[in-house]
Amino acid sequence: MEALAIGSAPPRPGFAAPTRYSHLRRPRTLAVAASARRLLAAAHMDAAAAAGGRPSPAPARCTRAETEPEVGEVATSSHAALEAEAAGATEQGDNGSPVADAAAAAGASIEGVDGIRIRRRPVTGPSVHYVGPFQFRLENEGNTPRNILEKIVWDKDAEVSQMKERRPLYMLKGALEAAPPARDFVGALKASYDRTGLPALIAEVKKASPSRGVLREDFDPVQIAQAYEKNGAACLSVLTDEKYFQGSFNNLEAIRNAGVQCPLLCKEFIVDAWQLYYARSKGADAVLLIAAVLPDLDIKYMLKICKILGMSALVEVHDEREMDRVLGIDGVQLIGINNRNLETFEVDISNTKKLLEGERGQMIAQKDIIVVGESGLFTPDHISFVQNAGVKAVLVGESLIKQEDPGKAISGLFGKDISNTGAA
Ligand SMILES: O=P(O)(O)OC[C@@H](O)[C@@H](O)c1c[nH]c2ccccc12
Repeated sequence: MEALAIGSAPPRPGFAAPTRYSHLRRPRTLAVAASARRLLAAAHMDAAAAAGGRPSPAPARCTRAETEPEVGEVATSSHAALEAEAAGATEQGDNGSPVADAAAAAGASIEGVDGIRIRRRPVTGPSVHYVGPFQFRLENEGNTPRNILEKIVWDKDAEVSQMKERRPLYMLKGALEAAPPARDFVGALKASYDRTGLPALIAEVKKASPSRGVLREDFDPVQIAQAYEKNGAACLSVLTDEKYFQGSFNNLEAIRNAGVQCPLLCKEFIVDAWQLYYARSKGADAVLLIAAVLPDLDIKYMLKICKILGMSALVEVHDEREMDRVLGIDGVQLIGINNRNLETFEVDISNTKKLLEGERGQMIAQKDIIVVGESGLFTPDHISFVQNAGVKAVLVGESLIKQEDPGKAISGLFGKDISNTGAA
């Protein structure tokens, strides 16, 4: 296909050899990019059909080559797709998500795709409008978020469109090349589990949350990260969402630059592939992909990009249906079971057990997937409960961050010292 040759042409003599991110160069002409997009849209339709999914309702405006079965091939042959994405990054409506792109092109929402309940963006028009001579206030239900997750995702979508406009993909190339190499997130979890015999700890650097408000006033992210590392955390999770969690990419970058060795998870609401590149450019070693937000095709596509960037992906589920979807996706190494329902904020740690019972647990063992128990873990009993359910790692924020000394709180949570020096 002609379009697939763009960006993967052999290097000409006298030109620097292509780097890992050479596909992210500035587009030459928009016309070229537009024709690449048209061809790639067709490729996407094939991919959807080949993947056994529904073909997209309409050709996507900017989709990617998804026909390649092997990631190694994607790394080269999807250069055109990425270049097209770079070129189209400033265009409205290109949201870096195969499914949402296609849905947007058809004027549809992704609600219902793969059983997803949340609507990824408002349907039409303003959320409130006024009618008649007396200006009656009318709420437009299609534009009123039904729960907090939907609200966060709508805001994130708008935020990312703006960020992409300011820094289209090709502009991230320099930062990507300058970023320290990605660390092995999954390897660090395995090593910690083997060393301690207890679930590996992903300790979360989290100032606030929509459900719990401000968790810690005196919040020094670097100091907290160093304390977590010193006291035995295998990996760290850093909230980067500003609006709802008071996090930031500066925190992520500062922790990486302060010499912390633990691999870092960028805790963000990913709705667009652009965010993966941005996270990596800020030093992330892993990202969170939430199954309640992303249809299967998006997860598959994003997993490929993560692999190209050397990052791990923690794919988060909350119920059986999401777990079954994720178990059907090849290449998932890490599944997080969130004990908190992001639509209602209810926390129930028995959710971890429920989702690991029976065949699901067997399949996870067969596939050598590491399960992370997430949220609501406060005591050694909670840790043993989720360990007995089958998790090999836990993600903990509140119960550590609220303590006067979040580092020392780790031995309280596990009932013993799990640091390198303390653990047997
Ligand atoms: O503070 P807790 O209850 O220990 O939870 C940590 C972590 O699981 C939680 O912050 C989390 C899990 N999944 C998320 C998705 C988005 C934002 C936050 C989260």
